[in-house]
Amino acid sequence: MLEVRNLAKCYSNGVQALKGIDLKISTGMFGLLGPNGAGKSSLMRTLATLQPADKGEIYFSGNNILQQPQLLRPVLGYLPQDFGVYPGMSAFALLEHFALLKRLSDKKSRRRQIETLLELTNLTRVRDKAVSGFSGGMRQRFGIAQALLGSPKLLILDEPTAGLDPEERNRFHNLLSDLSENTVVILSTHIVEDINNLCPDMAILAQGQIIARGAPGELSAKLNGQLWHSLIEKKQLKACQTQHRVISHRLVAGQVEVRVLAETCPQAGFNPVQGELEDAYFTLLAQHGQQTPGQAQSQDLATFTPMEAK
Ligand SMILES: Nc1ncnc2c1ncn2[C@@H]1O[C@H](COP(=O)(O)OP(=O)(O)OP(=O)(O)O)[C@@H](O)[C@H]1O
Repeated sequence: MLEVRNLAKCYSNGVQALKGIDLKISTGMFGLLGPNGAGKSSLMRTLATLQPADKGEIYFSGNNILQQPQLLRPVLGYLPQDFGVYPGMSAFALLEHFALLKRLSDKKSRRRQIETLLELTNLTRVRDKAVSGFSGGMRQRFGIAQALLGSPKLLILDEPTAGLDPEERNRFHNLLSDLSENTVVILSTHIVEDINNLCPDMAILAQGQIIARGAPGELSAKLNGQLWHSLIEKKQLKACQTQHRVISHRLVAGQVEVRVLAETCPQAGFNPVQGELEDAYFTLLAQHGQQTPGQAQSQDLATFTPMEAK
């Protein structure tokens, strides 16, 4: 339903944010994962027809939407990373304002829809309060409600769970999975877990290019047989990084769990481990010259002797 062909975008300061993006996305949840500055928001804004591209084409349901943005806008829902609100306007009044902009002209059904969305985003209690006084999480939920106005066919969500507490995040995930049955939902984030839990299809973006595409399980399965882990002391980390391809490391009960990429067991004390999406993500970023958590240096130069992995 959505097709992006050779999309390129260079800003006036010379930053080439998108370098020839090709993507075909059908109904359902599609995850876009990438580090800071990868070009995710640039792609989202261009898809939402808020900025022109230098090159390439975007088709939605067969319409060329860079040439005819008016064909997309009535069926588009967009949650940007940051959005402003009119000071003093209540959640209900502001949603009504946006609904009118989306040409929801029938007053009764418009108000019914707003009430449903306030309920779905848990904002009914504060419907008459000014959005400008909302907490970060409440504001984000308001943003989600406005994006869902008019039952969009293309829903573009840039970092939608930023600032949501675990309960609200969970509520939002359930809402999304219900919606995505007949909508193209593009979810941009750097939270790997969100994509893993929600998206049957995804792409990884780095330095303005798609570096991987597929189901999360397919991407992580590529690491099977090549991923090893061990628990080591903190002071051994730097030596381990020097000797092995460390994909990531994290503290576990005061020790460091290291994950290493190697064709065969890198050293006694390492055990094979099944690849997860996060491992695939860090591996791909490292292969494309990006800094990954596995390369973050420890200060200690002690010799590396891994302990028995649990
Ligand atoms: N309006 C702009 N003018 C100039 N440069 C920009 C503009 N917007 C983005 N950039 C640059 O384009 C590149 C891609 O930025 P973009 O915001 O699209 O990345 P992102 O993947 O969304 O990052 P983040 O996860 O940090 O939000 C960055 O180098 C950024 O500095």
